[in-house]
Amino acid sequence: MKNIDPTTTNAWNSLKAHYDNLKKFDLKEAFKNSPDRAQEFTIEFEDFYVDLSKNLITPATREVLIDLANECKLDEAIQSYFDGEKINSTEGREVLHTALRTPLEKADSNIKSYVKDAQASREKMFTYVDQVLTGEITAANGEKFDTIVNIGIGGSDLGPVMIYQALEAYHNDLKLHFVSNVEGDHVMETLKKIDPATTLFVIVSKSFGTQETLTNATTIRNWFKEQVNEDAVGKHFIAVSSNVDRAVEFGVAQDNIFPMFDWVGGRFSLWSTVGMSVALGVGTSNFQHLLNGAHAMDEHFKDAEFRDNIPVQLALLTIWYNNFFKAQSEAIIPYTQYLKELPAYLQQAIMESNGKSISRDGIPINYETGNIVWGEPGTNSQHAFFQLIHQGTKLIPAHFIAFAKAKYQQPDHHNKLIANFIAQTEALMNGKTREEAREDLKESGKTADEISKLLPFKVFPGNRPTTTIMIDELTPASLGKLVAMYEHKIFVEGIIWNVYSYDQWGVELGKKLADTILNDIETSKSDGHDASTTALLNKFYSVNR
Ligand SMILES: O=P(O)(O)OC[C@H]1O[C@](O)(CO)[C@@H](O)[C@@H]1O
Repeated sequence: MKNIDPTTTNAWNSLKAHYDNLKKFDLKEAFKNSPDRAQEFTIEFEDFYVDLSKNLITPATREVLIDLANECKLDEAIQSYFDGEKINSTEGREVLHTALRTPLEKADSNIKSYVKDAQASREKMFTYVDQVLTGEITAANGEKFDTIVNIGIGGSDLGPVMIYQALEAYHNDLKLHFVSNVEGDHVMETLKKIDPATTLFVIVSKSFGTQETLTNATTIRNWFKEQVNEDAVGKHFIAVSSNVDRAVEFGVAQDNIFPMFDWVGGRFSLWSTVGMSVALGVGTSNFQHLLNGAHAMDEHFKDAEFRDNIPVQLALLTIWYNNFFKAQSEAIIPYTQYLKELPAYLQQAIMESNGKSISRDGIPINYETGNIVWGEPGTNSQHAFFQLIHQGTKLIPAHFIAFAKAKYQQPDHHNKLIANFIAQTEALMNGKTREEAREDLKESGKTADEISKLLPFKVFPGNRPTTTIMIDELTPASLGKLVAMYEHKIFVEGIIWNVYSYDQWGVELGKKLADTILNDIETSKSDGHDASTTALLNKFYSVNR
């Protein structure tokens, strides 16, 4: 993989010039002048319809962005990624979450051993899940498990939470809870809802060294011993980890440890045994469909020309807005409650990956990298933050995601939902001119005086870019494709920004800082810090005295 500063490429300079020329670009005009624009900028792949046409681009923009990808040797990088080269250089690891969903018969020779290991660990997980679901494996009292508590944080929580929520229509009878925060109140509120005698606890931690997870697992285990008994722990606590020794040390029976691999990053691990709780909650067949969908997107990403490649085009658009329009953020608006956890999941996946300011050559970067992502489902978000997207001073490119077919037959609801989904992208593009706003006010019976006072507030600038992703239906397979699409988008951005996307040293520092303060709190110490920190510690002591 070559380290190329993108700002030194010819394409970067061309994009700067192109951006200057495009300042007067008007989306509405672009559609009028080019009847094929919608078609020209839409990519269809299986059940995905990705409409890029409401973006601030011309065919020339796309060509120069592709030149940028070529000059940054994206094709070679994709090869290295799928070939299992150690592209996570600062940790000396491969980045092979794609191997978790590659069928063995399709695996190239250089990744065959990884795919075999992935298959073996998946088989162990599937066997266990099937046995729990059929009642072959039971709680210590011989009853079937009816509740699962997933104990993990970050990638060991956000992915499973998001997928489980997204697949609500596929849930079986098991009740799932997720405990992540180290907050004791969060733990206690969950324990209030469950019967320990029929609950299976899944401790998920790649490192088995994360403060939050180990604290929560210890508290829950102690509570369980009091509620049931010590001997039952072995049947009720299982672990997913790449650190088997630590899991054993914690007291999990060797047979109940489901290995994951250090060649899969935490935030990309939901496809592995980290998906244990999801597999329990939706069954192994749905879990397999999720993997199959992700694999289909892997193949698309690996094989499609950059011009027709969904993750590549999405990433190039992000770079276009981030680096040339100086847009700081990107909104993710799923028009479905099923995907309400998607923005939070993507915040970790995207911001932990590309929130970097040192290049792959180890020197500070002088251009913008990872953007901020945020969002909430529509239509709720229309009644919350859309005002800022429509009329604020910031440019917020937005992804609109919806499923054409609903899970239940409620056409009145679904028609309204989709009408809003489409209408918002149209409104963001068209805005409202002074003349249109004046006409509206006249029609509503306002006087000339009222019209002149209200008019400035009723004008919408429009020309706000959106990408529309319409998928036929939410299924485990289409969900797998959607998540893999974002994973590959992250990869492309990292390659072009010339950063290492697969480490997270900033988060590691945060963990150490908390340890120092914890030590102070445990010994009631407050000196040795800045005045603000000392005062905060003293305030905390005074309330808890
Ligand atoms: O699975 P683990 O090792 O407990 O780590 C949890 C999370 O902590 C991080 O290392 C940092 O937040 C994430 O990358 C990871 O997903």
